[in-house]
Amino acid sequence: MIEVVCAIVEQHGRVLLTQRSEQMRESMLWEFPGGKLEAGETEHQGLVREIKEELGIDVQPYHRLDPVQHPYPNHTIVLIPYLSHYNGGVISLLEHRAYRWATPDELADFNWCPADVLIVEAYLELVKNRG
Ligand SMILES: Nc1nc2c([nH]c(=O)n2[C@H]2C[C@H](O)[C@@H](COP(=O)(O)OP(=O)(O)OP(=O)(O)O)O2)c(=O)[nH]1
Repeated sequence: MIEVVCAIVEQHGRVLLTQRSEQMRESMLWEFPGGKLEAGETEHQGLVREIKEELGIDVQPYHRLDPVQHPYPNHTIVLIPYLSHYNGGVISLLEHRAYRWATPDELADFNWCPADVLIVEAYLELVKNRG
């Protein structure tokens, strides 16, 4: 099972989404930025490292949401989402095709990686309950 961590980064009521590039698996689909955990690293360390590597920004994970398991044709992943603070840096698209800061209302309009659908739902529920 491949463990993938992803960050739900919020700023001014919007959330950061990234679109996978033509070269990546699950190409052109939208996701929360992140990537695979490496051996010996904690979820926090892996998430901070991945976001720095692919977007050049600093994030601080602060709240773990329920992981979602998803079987892709050649590999099964468990996707582990963290609400995360944006700690600075300017976004550079070092691996992705595009990024957006989307409002919760807009999230349903994106063509998501299938593993993210339940995570988007859980996030929307959380936003609703915040009032
Ligand atoms: N980062 C990320 N990956 C996701 C999400 N949803 C989802 O199904 N995935 C899948 C896509 C890939 O199959 C896998 C993550 O692989 P990746 O290619 O982004 O990770 P990585 O940068 O560590 O990969 P690699 O190039 O070193 O192989 O998880 C998501 O929200 N964020």
